[in-house]
Amino acid sequence: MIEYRNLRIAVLGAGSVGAQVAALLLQHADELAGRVGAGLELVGIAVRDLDAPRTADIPRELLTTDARSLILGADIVIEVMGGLEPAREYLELALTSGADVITANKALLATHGPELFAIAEQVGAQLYYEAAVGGAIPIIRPLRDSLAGDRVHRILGIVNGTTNYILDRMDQGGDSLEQALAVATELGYAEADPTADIEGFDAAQKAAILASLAFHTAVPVDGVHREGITGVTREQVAAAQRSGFVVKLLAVCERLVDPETGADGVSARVHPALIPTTHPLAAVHGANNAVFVEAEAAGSLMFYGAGAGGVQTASAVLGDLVSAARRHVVGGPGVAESTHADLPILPITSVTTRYQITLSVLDRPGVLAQIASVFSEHDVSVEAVQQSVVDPAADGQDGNAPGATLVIGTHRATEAALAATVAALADSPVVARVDSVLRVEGL
Ligand SMILES: NC(=O)C1=CN([C@@H]2O[C@H](COP(=O)(O)OP(=O)(O)OC[C@H]3O[C@@H](n4cnc5c(N)ncnc54)[C@H](O)[C@@H]3O)[C@@H](O)[C@H]2O)C=CC1
Ligand SMILES: N[C@@H](CC=O)C(=O)O
Ligand code: NA
Repeated sequence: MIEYRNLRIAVLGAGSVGAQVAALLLQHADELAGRVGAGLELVGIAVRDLDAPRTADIPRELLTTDARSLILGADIVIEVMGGLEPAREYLELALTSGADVITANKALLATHGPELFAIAEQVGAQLYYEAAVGGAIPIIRPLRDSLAGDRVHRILGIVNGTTNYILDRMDQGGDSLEQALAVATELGYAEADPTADIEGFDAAQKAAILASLAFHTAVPVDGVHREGITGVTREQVAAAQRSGFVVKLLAVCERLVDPETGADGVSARVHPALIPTTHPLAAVHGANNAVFVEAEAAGSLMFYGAGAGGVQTASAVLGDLVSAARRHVVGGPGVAESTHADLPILPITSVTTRYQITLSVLDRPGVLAQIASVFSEHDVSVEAVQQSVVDPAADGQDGNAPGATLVIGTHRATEAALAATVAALADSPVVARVDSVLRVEGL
């Protein structure tokens, strides 16, 4: 039996996610009230334009352009408008006026998270953000709660639906990057500015959030090494396929030993990477996301599902709403963020991984030996070499024309050693071109 008063819920933003949150909240109000032990009353939805088209049916009388008044009258504020300002200001206003806050805004958390968490802790409020990473996939709560008794060593994540959709289309020999991006935008996966997706900013924000939770350390977004997918070519994707790999935009968060000090540190990076087709992450298609977690006691875990999309993301927002509302009913302060470990954030040069390097070389005797010596001079150990003659007509006729392609796989090496090797290869008289350098993960 419900005895607690109705809780007043305000939604900020009625775009892809917000319109679905409002519609589901209205549609399932009774069921959600049963789970919470109190009614959840949607008191208003802040929008910029009262007449803009919506992706779901929401009563016009709930729309308002006065976000501040709406916030001041709410018990729980759901922010799904995106951007840094006024989202930050609104959430600060909500927290300081005694409301709990739910947000899907990873850009905001990765930039202003520490100050917002500090305010939440000070006032005893909750700040929930399950939708901010992996959309519908439960990953924030598993890292924060379920794995809080374990020691996470590494996270490999496909955390951006738009780029996974694009790379998947390229892998299947389909659309160009531009065509696939247009479809991802139409389907509501892409950010308002899709540069955030294709240049890896969105994935870097999510990597910062995941690394902070996994390693109990505040990892700022500018501590995340970032490379997007605009340099990935159809040729690279096709070549990866031929050698048993797929290209994915990966977020890699690791606990490492600092080579300088020997002390523990953490690293977070986002870049295109080769993954063997046998790895579970290789089977993540379309706009789906997956987060592969390696923990000391639990071993390997994979969290998989819809990483983007309005209605799917609304599921995570409503899950947070039920949790926040339950605490209102039972009372007590919110759970604070744990950053007690405070590990140093290591630069990309401290990372070790494997690489696949593709070179166009002269096809004449002694070339392979010269290239091998460049690797050994820089302490990078070669694991495998594949050679193909690209222009048999050039063979033996013009010793200076690029006549062969070499695909070289390395054992683990540091980024610093790899960068020096690639620079030396580019300068070598027997190398016509460095065609591609990709990191290999998941082996
Ligand atoms: N679309 C998706 O698949 C996912 C989105 N997110 C995050 O959810 C948030 C919302 O994303 P979408 O719904 O896709 O964006 P959207 O661009 O479709 O919707 C945002 C809405 O908020 C409104 N808005 C912006 N500033 C406002 C203001 N000052 N006052 C009132 N309304 C304002 C906009 O007019 C727009 O209608 C973003 O932070 C995004 O990163 C998170 C996971 C998945
Ligand atoms: N633009 C994002 C939306 C979800 O966070 C993506 O494509 O993953
Ligand atoms: Na999630």
